Amino acid sequence: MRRFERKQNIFRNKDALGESYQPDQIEERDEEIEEYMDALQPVVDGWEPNNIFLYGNTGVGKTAVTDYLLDRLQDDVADYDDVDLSVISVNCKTLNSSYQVAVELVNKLRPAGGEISSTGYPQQTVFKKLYGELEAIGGTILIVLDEVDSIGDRDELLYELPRARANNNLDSTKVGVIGISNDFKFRDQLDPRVQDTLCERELQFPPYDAPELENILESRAEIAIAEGAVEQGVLNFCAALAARDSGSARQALDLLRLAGEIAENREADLIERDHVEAARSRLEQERVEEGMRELTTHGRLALLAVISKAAKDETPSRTREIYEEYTALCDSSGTDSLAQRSVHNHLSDLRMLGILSAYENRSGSRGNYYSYELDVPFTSAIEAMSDVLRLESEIETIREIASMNNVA
Ligand SMILES: Nc1ncnc2c1ncn2[C@@H]1O[C@H](COP(=O)(O)OP(=O)(O)OP(=O)(O)O)[C@@H](O)[C@H]1O
Repeated sequence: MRRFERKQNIFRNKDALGESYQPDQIEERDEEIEEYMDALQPVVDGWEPNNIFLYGNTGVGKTAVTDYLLDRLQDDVADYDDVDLSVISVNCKTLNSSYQVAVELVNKLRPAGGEISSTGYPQQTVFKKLYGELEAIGGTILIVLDEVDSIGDRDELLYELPRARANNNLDSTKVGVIGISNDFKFRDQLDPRVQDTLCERELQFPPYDAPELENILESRAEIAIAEGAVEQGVLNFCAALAARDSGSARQALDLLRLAGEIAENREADLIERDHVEAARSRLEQERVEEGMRELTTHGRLALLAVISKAAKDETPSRTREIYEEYTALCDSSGTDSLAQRSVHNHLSDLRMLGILSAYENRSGSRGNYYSYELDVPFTSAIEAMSDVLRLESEIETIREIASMNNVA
């Protein structure tokens, strides 16, 4: 067995490309920062804070900009004796009601040992406890609710918190809520009264384009990667790939980090385009596998049917043709097949997951029909399939057909 040896020729500080790293500098968000600062101004002036709602796709800097600005705000208000600011942040991802979020807030504010249980109280009792804690802190309190859409339609807290002073639940404490979401539908689904208050100031974060992503990558690479360890054009390539797909800085950073790890494992002295290609296909495969883990056996078989069509170079393929392929796969795996309509639903789900793309075709008097093709590289899809489906010989045959047809 080989020994563990330190490898440090590629990375200087790999953590700076990781999720938990908080950048000292925010690139390419000057306009959003200006608007955000305006929305936070009442805090500095000693008035009641605005409630702010931030939305935009995943990885576009909503959390990074919020953390950065709230740190700044806390530093800057320290100059004013009459402003006493506290910030409480909660990620609501695993909390899917107002009740659970309120319990989490209470427990964050209470000293260790004083936490309350997450079940068993009437909702208003938990809200009262929360008001008690907020009142005990006093001053101005900003409550950041990241991934606030997880709260779903049980959104009473979002109605109550901003009105707590008006309703005499708080006396001296001034509370502002900052809600962050990447679910565009969430805002519209909110009770109109909640919309009015929570969305007092709305900030939208658009996806990044390629030059913006390249700047973000450059400033992060300076900290994370050893001098001279990135080949010319590599950052530009990572940025272009992420811009084309999602416009997410997270995706661009992940790509660079993984490319660096691959370069390191191959004992290369610098990160090259090939390493980025390999990183891209590995990340894509992970995304497909993640999507597939959620699928039922029939969802997987429906996907394998499309993969098989792709191997024959017959995609985009109509639902009826995919269905024939699917029933054949069911037969060989000894699984009872579903009706065509159910398979069609599975294909739509796969489209929602970004694994397939669909086209609607018009066919005159017979109405419209859909055809599907893979929206991920063939190799990623088949690799991921061989990890989750026990159909070795069928998968091997599909691989052979693909290689005969030069499908990759
Ligand atoms: N403008 C920027 N400058 C520097 N780093 C950035 C910028 N935007 C995003 N990042 C980095 O990209 C990663 C993802 O950003 P962030 O977590 O803020 O996205 P988000 O919009 O909150 O996404 P999600 O909705 O998935 O939580 C983080 O590592 C963050 O530091």
